[in-house]
Amino acid sequence: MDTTLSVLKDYFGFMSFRPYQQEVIEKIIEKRDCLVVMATGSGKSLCYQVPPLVVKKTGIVVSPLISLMQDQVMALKQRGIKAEYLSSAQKDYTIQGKAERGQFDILFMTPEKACTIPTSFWSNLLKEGISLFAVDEAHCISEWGHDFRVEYKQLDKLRGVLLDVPYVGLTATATEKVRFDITNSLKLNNPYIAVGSFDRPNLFYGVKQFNRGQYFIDELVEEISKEVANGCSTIIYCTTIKDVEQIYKSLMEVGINAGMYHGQMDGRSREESHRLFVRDEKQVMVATIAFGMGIDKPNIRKVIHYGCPKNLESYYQESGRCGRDGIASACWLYYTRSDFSKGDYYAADLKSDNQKKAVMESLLEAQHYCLTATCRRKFLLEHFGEKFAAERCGNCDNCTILKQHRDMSKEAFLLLACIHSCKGRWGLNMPIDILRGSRAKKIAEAQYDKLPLHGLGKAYQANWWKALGHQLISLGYLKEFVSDVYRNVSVSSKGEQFLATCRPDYQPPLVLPLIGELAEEEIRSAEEIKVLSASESEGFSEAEGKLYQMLLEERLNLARSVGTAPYALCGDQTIRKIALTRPSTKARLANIDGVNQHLVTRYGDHFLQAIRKLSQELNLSLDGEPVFQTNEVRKVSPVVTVKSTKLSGAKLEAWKMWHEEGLSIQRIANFPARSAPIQEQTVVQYLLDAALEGLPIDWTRLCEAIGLKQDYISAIRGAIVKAGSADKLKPIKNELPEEITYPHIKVYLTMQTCGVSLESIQSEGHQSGKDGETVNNASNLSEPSSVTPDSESHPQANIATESIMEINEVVPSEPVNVCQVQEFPTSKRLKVSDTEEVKIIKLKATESSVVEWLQSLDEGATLTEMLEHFNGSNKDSIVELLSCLECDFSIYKKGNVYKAM
Ligand SMILES: Nc1ncnc2c1ncn2[C@@H]1O[C@H](COP(=O)(O)OP(=O)(O)OP(=O)(O)O)[C@@H](O)[C@H]1O
Repeated sequence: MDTTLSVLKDYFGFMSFRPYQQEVIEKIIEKRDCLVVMATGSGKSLCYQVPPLVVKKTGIVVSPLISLMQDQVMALKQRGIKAEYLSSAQKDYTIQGKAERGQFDILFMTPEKACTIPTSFWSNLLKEGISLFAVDEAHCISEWGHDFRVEYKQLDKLRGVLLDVPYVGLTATATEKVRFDITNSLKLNNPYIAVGSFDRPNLFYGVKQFNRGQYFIDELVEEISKEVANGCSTIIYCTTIKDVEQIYKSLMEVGINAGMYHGQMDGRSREESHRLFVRDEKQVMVATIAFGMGIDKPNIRKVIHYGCPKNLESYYQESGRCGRDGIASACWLYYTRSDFSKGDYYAADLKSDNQKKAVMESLLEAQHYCLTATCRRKFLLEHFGEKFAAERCGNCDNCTILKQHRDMSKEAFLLLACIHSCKGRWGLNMPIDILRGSRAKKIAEAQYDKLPLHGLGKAYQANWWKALGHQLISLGYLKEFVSDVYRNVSVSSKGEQFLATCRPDYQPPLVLPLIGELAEEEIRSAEEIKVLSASESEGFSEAEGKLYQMLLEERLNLARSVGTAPYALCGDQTIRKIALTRPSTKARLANIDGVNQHLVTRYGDHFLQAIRKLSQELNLSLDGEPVFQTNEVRKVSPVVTVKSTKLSGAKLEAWKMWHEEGLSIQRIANFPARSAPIQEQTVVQYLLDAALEGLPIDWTRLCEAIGLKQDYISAIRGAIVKAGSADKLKPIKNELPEEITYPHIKVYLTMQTCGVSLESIQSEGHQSGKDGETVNNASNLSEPSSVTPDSESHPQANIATESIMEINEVVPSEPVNVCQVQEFPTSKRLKVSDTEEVKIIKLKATESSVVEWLQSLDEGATLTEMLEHFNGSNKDSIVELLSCLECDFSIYKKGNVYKAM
């Protein structure tokens, strides 16, 4: 097995890398400089944690905060990694000497320390070897970043000392300017640049308007109580210390064990508060944004912003602290309208008008985020310059909460016309005052009281009109912009077009969702957003849910007794998998994603005992089969009720994401809650299997998604004729050009099998008529009857087999049908049966013969294949041997296939 992968499993317990991790690790090992720009919680740390363990030389990591370094060192030690830190807070004076002698795998340093430590330290350590010099939170180097640290600027000095050591800059700040600054300031030499997506699909985004006061705080406290009862960690970010204190007090009054963190607390109390929160001793943290960068706790389930943040950059960073372990989590932003007028206050200390304008514009963007009626994820990602193809993400309040709608054409006409009359010289207040019939001095002076629109909008409150104005801004009918330091609104070209179609007695319909003050009442459907509690989201039975809670408690107690944070032992996700599978042996425990070797050796017996005892109490059997589940919160608005289907969990899940939630194939494949992304082809296969099970599929959309064009269809038809049958895919594929892929052929053939009504596709109205366009004229799909395969000889048998093989690679729970696999004419698993001649010799299974044999098989082997191959040993001895080898991490089991590490 690849060394990087075995380090990943041995030390971190994970089976596969997340996107970009492996590439970056490989480049670092090749000594290439790297720049890693990936979202908060996407797994950047692993990029610098793995190489030192592979090349067995110290990795230096510069990190801006002592608390952050301490947490990282604590977690790494729990993985059996020799980690330490050097800073003014380090009280063990022997560390520097040990570090110099290369005794640590990973050594953290503050930038100050890195720049001031004597050069002899570096030259001594260089003799032992340095695998990398990583600068974490590298945006601190840039004055454009939101956390500029002047000491970071001096790190380039070390370049002349650390010759031949790869430099790695890591940040979650996306802007070009910051990236450019990092590359320049660290003098990165032809760096390998990895820029990941900033989408965090497991995070739900929601916004609520509130009115400041005890009444709302009581509501908030009630909500937090529910979270606490579910064992969830929450951060509440406030804009003022006064709010922090008020909310903290209210939480404490109802007996919630909360922590508090703000700039006026002394350093010690802040540290203690941080420590207790990270160690799950306090479940809620009420804080100002001073509680910042160093929060490395993976299992925060909710981040609430009590007040609109200054800008979306900070909001993304702060809200991004939740759900770092990939489990469904929620980010709620509560705003009051007065938050939006704080621009002057934020800009008060700034000298130049440009800086003031920048602050106002940033706040305006945050305001637009609060008031948008469209998908919040799309809004956020597009703010960071990332394209989000879908219109709806299915995981924010605007995509999930059903809102009342009403035709607002008349009111929109009045407001747009009034703003038009004001010629974009004012903000929203002036036209609203005109509509409401104000006779204020400035209105009279400008003779706005003479306008025919004056007083026509008296029926609604000013705030109602503001809410409408903001909707029209978010829908592009109005433009809001900062002129000098004032916000003005004007009618956009889309608004002009609307106005052009209106007459005083007629306006074309403009149906808008009733949000904020527009809403008389919001209907929340019974199936609206649910940030599922841990047990719900994993599809636990009641008893399994209880077991999960008990195991969390068990982990907390164990962490307390060894003086570490529970997450440092293993993540919540791993505890979930344990609760679902209830392993009875160390080998099975080791096989769970997220369980590392250190955990098995040090605490394996403890965990197994607890699992056995608690499962018995709850009447749960041991060694259950895990069911693939995703944890992402999503819209629950079933279009089709799937009562009974033979589809496996993974396939049904994929179909639901596609059919009910409108997610793209790529998004389904890379769903973060998976232990590893699956191939897009596999997703297509799942959808085809769903279609064959009778579930509805939008064929036009599927053809578009995979690029199945009309000319491809003709080519496939021709190829089938040439191949003489549609029984096997390979001969068909051989007749086709490269760009026509197996999924194209499979989709075409499945449509045939399903007897898809060609007219139904046509009537969906996607017809484009352009040559070579994606297929949309279903009549082109008609197949000469001679080549339509009957159900028995149809290549679906092969398709299904192929999909089984793919599932086997990615979904451990999917049973592998060995017979089918062996029938399939590919080289993959056939290696197993290719070796059949060995059967004449009686082969004995020994530790080395099993490992060697498995090493020679890319696709591993099942127990049956093992018994067949090692025909000189009996089943019991082979099973026992496999269990020992699993325990030693020499081999591992995925689904029912054994593979060499
Ligand atoms: N390959 C993997 N498989 C499963 N979990 C992983 C993998 N890589 C990282 N993780 C987990 O993801 C979580 C976040 O990782 P990490 O702390 O490295 O994020 P980050 O990108 O450094 O975030 P930040 O910018 O906030 O520091 C951690 O709990 C980590 O254990």
